[in-house]
Amino acid sequence: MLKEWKSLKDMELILSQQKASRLTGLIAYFLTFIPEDRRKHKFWPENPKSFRKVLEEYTSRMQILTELVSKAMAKSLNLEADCFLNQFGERAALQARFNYYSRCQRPDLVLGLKAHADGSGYTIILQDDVEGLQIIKDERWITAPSISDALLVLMGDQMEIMTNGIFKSPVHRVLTSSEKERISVAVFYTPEPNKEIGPEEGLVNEERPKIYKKVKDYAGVHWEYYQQGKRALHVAKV
Ligand SMILES: O=C(O)CCC(=O)C(=O)O
Ligand SMILES: [Fe+2]
Repeated sequence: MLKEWKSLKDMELILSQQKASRLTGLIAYFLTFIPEDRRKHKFWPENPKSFRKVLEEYTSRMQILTELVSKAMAKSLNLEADCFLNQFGERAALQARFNYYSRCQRPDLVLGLKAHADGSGYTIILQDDVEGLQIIKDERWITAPSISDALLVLMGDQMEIMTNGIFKSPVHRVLTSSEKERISVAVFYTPEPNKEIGPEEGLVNEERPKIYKKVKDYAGVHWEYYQQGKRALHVAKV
């Protein structure tokens, strides 16, 4: 998938569409691929020829993966295996953001992607071998290792809500490099529109009261705040 994205991102069309964001050294390309009836095929690149086919394959693997990961997370918290999948709903979305960070002469001044938390349930990231993704922990930025062919699963705000704050949605950012360009594909797995999600009852007790309330269409609220460079999670706080 990274190979297809690499050969695509050189295309003049996309570069010109994205002039504004080139200032920050980032070119991003966003596609919804699940549910299938939400696909806007006219935006799906035709070149390289293999792009659509590889994206189809990547999609079906991501579907298998989200099922496995959602069940594994539930089991790790001693919950019913399907509980998160039920919250995500049958029409949960899978959306890909293809990121390209060009080389930058002043990495000390220019970020590839500003600090943010994802509004998804969780996000599955495929990176090339150039590091750059950083996650904040105890007020320090920690660089995520880039392991060839490994996928990185990053919690989004909605998993933090569903786990009543047990799994944290980390603030993260991407640095630029003066030596190497970097590419990544982030797949956002997000609960279906119009569906209420909230803390799993099994994770709420006297010692750990509910810290989040039920929310609906959180991704939209998150987007409003994101554009202003702010976090949105407080809107779900009890
Ligand atoms: O490029 C990356 O590794 C992370 C991208 C990211 O955080 C995002 O697209 O939300
Ligand atoms: Fe992100």
